[in-house]
Amino acid sequence: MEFTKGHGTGNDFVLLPDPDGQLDLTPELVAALCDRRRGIGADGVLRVVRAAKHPDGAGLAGEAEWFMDYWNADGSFAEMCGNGARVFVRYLVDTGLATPVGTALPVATRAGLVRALVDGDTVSVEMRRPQLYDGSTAVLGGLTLPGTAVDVGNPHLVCVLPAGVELSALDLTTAPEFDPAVFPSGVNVEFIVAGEPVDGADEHTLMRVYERGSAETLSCGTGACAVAAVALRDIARETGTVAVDVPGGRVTVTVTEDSCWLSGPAVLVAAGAVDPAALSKRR
Ligand SMILES: N[C@@H](CCC[C@H](N)C(=O)O)C(=O)O
Repeated sequence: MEFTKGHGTGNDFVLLPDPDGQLDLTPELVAALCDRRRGIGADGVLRVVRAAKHPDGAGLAGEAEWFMDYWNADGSFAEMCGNGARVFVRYLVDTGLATPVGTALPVATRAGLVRALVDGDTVSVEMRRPQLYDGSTAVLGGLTLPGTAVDVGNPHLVCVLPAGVELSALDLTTAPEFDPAVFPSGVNVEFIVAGEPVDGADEHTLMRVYERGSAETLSCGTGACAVAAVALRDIARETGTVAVDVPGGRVTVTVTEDSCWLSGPAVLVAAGAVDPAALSKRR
């Protein structure tokens, strides 16, 4: 089975080319591929499949040729992955499966159509505008942290750290607790503090994230979009640009009246072949 490995600000993915949807991709195989000791290692899997050839993409086949079939490292599905979409587009362009011709390239996802622009090393994707909901809380290391629920196609809880709590001191080796009545399908939890002013951005935020289905990652694109919407709300703005620093680098988020652009580097680093039978003998 052929694969390519890529990442966006350290949020890493195994890409599986499967244009005609013939791969028998199971949660077990995804988890085995993402295993960092016994497999290739990644935060998630991106199956590259024609929209018309996947049941979840077929409805958008008239608008996009390709469907991003995203899976978390534990073998669960997610509706959307912002960095995944940026790496997916890098793959389409670098392998010649798609040609960016000035206008944005459409890609089908479980959260609907996204559009992408490629400019050198930078890949930007336009997603839906984050929707802010009520407050909820996360509990981490005995600390109860208030946060804001945000829908970016997938669910997020953004918690601003109180004074005296260091972002770097958080122990994210275990999952934060959350209210299952608010997030019945689980949630990605972002922890944020304000950063120093950055040229060209209305706000600058530092973030760490514990992702549903993947644990702590070095970056989360949809998480950065959720964080940007909360940071703008907190300065009484509905739109604007936010620089979001994650452990793996920096992404830039521009929230407009009706959408949200996520920009940053996306790179392919390796390609090869993996034997699914060997992965199944993981003990
Ligand atoms: N890292 C991603 C988000 C991946 C999905 C998430 N773990 C979920 O279950 O919703 C991103 O860059 O957005």
